[in-house]
Amino acid sequence: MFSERNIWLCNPSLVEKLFTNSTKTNFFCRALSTNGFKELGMHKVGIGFNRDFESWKYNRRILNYTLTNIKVLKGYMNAVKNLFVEIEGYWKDLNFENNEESKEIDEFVIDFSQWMRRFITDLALNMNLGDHAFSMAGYYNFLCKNKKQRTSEIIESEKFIKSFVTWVKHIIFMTFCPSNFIRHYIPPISFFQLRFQSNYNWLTNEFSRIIQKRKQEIENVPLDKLDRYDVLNTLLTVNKVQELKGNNEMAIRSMNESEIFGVLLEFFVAGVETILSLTCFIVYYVCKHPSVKQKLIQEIDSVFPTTLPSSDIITYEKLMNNLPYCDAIVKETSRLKTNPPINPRELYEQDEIGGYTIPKGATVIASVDAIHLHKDYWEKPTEFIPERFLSNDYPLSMSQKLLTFGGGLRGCVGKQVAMVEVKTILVLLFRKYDIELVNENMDAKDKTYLLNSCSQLMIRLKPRTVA
Ligand code: HEM
Repeated sequence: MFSERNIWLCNPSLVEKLFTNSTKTNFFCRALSTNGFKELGMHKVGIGFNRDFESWKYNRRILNYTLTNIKVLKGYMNAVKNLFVEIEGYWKDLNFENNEESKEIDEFVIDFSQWMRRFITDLALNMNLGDHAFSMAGYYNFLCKNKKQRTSEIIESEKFIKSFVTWVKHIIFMTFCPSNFIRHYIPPISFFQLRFQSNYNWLTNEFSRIIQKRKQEIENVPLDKLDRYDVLNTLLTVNKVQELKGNNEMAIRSMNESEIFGVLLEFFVAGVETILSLTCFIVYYVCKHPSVKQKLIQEIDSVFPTTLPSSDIITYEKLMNNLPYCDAIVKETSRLKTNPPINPRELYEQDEIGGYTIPKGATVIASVDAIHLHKDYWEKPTEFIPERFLSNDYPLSMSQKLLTFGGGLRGCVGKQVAMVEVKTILVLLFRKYDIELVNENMDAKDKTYLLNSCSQLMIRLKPRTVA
């Protein structure tokens, strides 16, 4: 079980072979527990776990279109703005509850990581399924001294989110326990298997219900009359999209229910913990470095003057094109806290790397963390210096050694979405509040099993004067 050969690559020029655009690559498949995924049929749906090239190609084409579609990206930005209004309402209420005599909010302390976990979860459900989610509402209720009655909507939403979290654990379970025999027949492991399987069945039924309902809602609506640009709507209407037809006038075939289910499930795995951790670590590093914070605020204020309300002034074009320092901060944080820290591929046919012959079936791991923190590729590699991304003065190009989103054929399909989400949150936050760490000497608590995730970040927010 633990006897397979692993080859670790810590040199950007060797890793390039894994991140190629060539469809002839021998490194197409991710090295993940094949048995567990096969059992669930996940090896031939979606894209992240998919091992079937033709099926992956079809899904990837649709997702490339969906997640770079300007209307969808603007949808993400607007959803962040709306959820920010909601989260501020909860912060305000909790603050009044704690300081009943004071009418004005002076400053308040929150565990940013816990709030962001709910924020990004609600955002993911909102944008992927077009449904309003209530995990922030549930957390607010949990923190309230005078507990309010939990509505059926909150209870339903919590059940759904809990089921997703169990699904992420299911994946980790399958990864660390690849043997079908052990998973099914050896107690107590087999009990976990039963629990995970029943959760998976429940989730499948819920998705089926949601997809069917939406299909009916949009069946007779022409594409240009759709008023919502979430991911589910886009996936359900791909057969009508002109751009996807290319030179071929034939309509692309519709996605079936299990294909949509596969894609949406993996979005939850790929797009929540990564964004949440990146946002928290950015806030942590920016607060730790007052001169960086000052420059960031200056840039944000100059692009989005505080005399105008954020709902009007924050536009997609300005957000993506006019914030070079903010971009540099995102890159520098993702270099220091890489997610995922490694990128494992399974070799399809015998190949050669760095002069060595590697046998078919071996696992080749790009140690992205090691490359991101190596002194041969970065000056003062462990220090937080966003300015390094504003200079072009490097012997090795940035795209060769900054591997945050992987690269080539299987590079991250949600890269643009990630940038829109993270930058919108940063702009809203730093435009409105002066933020400090509660304890300057404390590190952001992070735990690494598969990911660098931030489990606690206590910050103090003082409102700035903003329209
Ligand atoms: C800060 C946020 C994110 C980071 C750091 C990140 C990082 C990555 C990395 C390193 C890979 C593997 C690339 C490779 O093997 O070359 C990947 C793949 C992927 N990511 Fe992301 N990701 C992020 C956000 C997202 C979001 C928001 C989504 C979805 C909306 C997403 C969906 C995916 C999918 C589906 C794949 C598999 C692509 C394929 O196999 O073809 N990611 N991501």
